[in-house]
Order: sequence, then structure tokens, then C-alpha cells
Amino acid sequence: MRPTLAPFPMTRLRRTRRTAALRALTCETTLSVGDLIWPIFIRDGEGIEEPVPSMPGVVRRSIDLAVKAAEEAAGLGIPAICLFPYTDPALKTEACEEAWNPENLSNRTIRAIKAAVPEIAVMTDIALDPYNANGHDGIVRDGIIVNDETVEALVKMALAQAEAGADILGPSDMMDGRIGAMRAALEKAGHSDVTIMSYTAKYASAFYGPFRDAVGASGALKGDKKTYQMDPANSDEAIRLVERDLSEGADMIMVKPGMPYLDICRRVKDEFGCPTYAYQVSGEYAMLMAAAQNGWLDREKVMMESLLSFKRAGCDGILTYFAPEAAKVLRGA
Ligand SMILES: NCc1[nH]cc(CCC(=O)O)c1CC(=O)O
Repeated sequence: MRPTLAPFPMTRLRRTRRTAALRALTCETTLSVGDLIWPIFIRDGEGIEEPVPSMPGVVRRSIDLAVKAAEEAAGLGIPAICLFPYTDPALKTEACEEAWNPENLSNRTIRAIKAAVPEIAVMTDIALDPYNANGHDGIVRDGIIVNDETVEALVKMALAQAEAGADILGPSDMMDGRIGAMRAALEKAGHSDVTIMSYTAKYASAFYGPFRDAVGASGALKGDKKTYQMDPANSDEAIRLVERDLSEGADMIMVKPGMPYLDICRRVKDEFGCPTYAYQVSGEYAMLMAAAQNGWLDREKVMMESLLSFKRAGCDGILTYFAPEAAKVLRGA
């Protein structure tokens, strides 16, 4: 599309910016509560809300309070909540068996939320890192992250989550072949309605630091995730990954992190026109909150501006720790 402009002064682009009414009429992008997915951290226990120091305002909740959070989210009109478990270090093993235990923290929370707030969509994370003694998303053998064996484990994890009632499965592991394997297993097990939001273009990013503190994976992780997560230098590779995941049966595609990768969001939306989401990750949240706490940025304004930028870049929705706060702003509450 090429704009046609009469020469100045016939064209004065400031004319349409003059009043709030004209600005409202020419506004190209909107953010609404229906665009938000709220990631929350869960832990064992009861009545516990434990702050995550590197993410001011974010807590780890016991299941009873996670249910309360889901009720709050539903009340605000937030369509989905995404669960990340803080796993007891004693349950972490090299084989990661806790990942597909039907009674693990994550699966118990899915059931509790679906029982109390059936209308909210519950999204999960599929990767082995919360359950892995070495902190990696895949099974490690002789120092190598083994792909196909990991996919078998992830499929078991996906089935346990679907069985518990998850609406959206979020494979965040970046192994090859996982989407197709999960989709086939879900069909076979009668879970043909469960959606998959693939963490397709997930970069090996330093912006995940606070999240790894929140789920207790920082201490365990040996080395980095560069053999499976993407090189921040790459963009064409993201397009190949999206094509691959869509052809294997992903319903929705995610780009992660968010703000430093808006160019990828735009390319994905333009090339595939598929449901596209971005994850405004822990480090992005921490960065904005730290500046706001110092009085260097206006928290509410940068929150809303950053979320709008995802919509402008073509995203259909955003996973953000700001979800309830942004929802309150959008509802004028
Ligand atoms: N595979 C786990 C996973 N799922 C979501 C995040 C990061 C989310 C955030 O930083 O907010 C990570 C961390 C990682 O890959 O190391």
C-alpha cells in the first residue's frame, strides 16, 4: 500500500491529530482486554503468595490462590491464564518423570481452576525445565540435549495436561517434531479440541532471567539453551519454523521475547496471517517496573504503550504479567 499525498500545504498531516475526536477517528490499532493472556507462577502449599524479587508485583501462588487469581482474571474479562510451576527441587530428576505425573502441581491447578472458573481458558507450558535436575527443556544425555526422546516425554506431558482439562497447550521446548507428535497423540486420545499455541520463534534470550528465578530453574541450569532456542540474529529461520509448526498442526503461533522481536511478529503475521501472539517476558516486565519504581518512567503509560506496540506489529494477543493491571486500565476501573 502506497499513500497518495498532495503536496504541502494541501496536505497537512497534523490536521487529523488536532483534537481527541479526530485522533480517535484515525486510530489504527486498539488494545482490548480480550487480547490478554496472564502468566502466573504456582507453588505448593495453601494460602501462600510469595513475592518474586526480580519481578516487583508478581507472586508465586498456592493452588487455592491461583484459583482466586483465575476468578479475578475472569471477572476482568481476561480470556486466558497461563500456568508456570515452581517445582520442589526434590522432585527434579534427570528423566523428568514429574513432568507427566497426572497429580503434579500444574495438573492439580488446571483441574482446580477448571472446576471453579470453567469459562477461563487455561494455558500450560510444555518443556521439561521445571522438572529437570539440570534445568534444561530437554533430556540431557552425555551433555547433549536429545531431541526424539525429549519429544516422547513432551507428548506424555501434553496428554496429562489435556486430560486435566487444559484448553491451550504451550510447547515452549523448541525440539524438532514436537507439534506433529503432540497433535497425533491428542487426536488418538480423543482430545481433538485441545488447541496448541506453539512457542515457535523462541529465542535464546537473556530476557528470561527473572522467570528462571521465579520457577527456581536458575540454579539448576548448566550452560545455555542455544542448541534449541533461536539465535537472536535470525529472522528467516523464524519463518521456516512457523511454516513447519503450522503444517504439523499448531493452531496459534508465538514469538518470544516480545518487544525486542516486534519485527518477527510483523513478518509472521504478514507471511502466514495465522493467529499470532507475543510473550512480553519476565525481563521486559522487570525492566519497565525497575524504571517505574525509580520514577524514571510512568508505569501505566509505558505498560499500555508497550502492549499496544504488539497489536500494531500484527499480534492477536499478548502474554503479559501486566494483564490484570492493563485490564483494569482498559475497563476504566
Ligand atoms: N521453557 C520454559 C519457559 N517458558 C517460558 C519461559 C520464559 C518466560 C519469561 O521470561 O517470562 C521459559 C524460560 C526459558 O526458556 O528458559
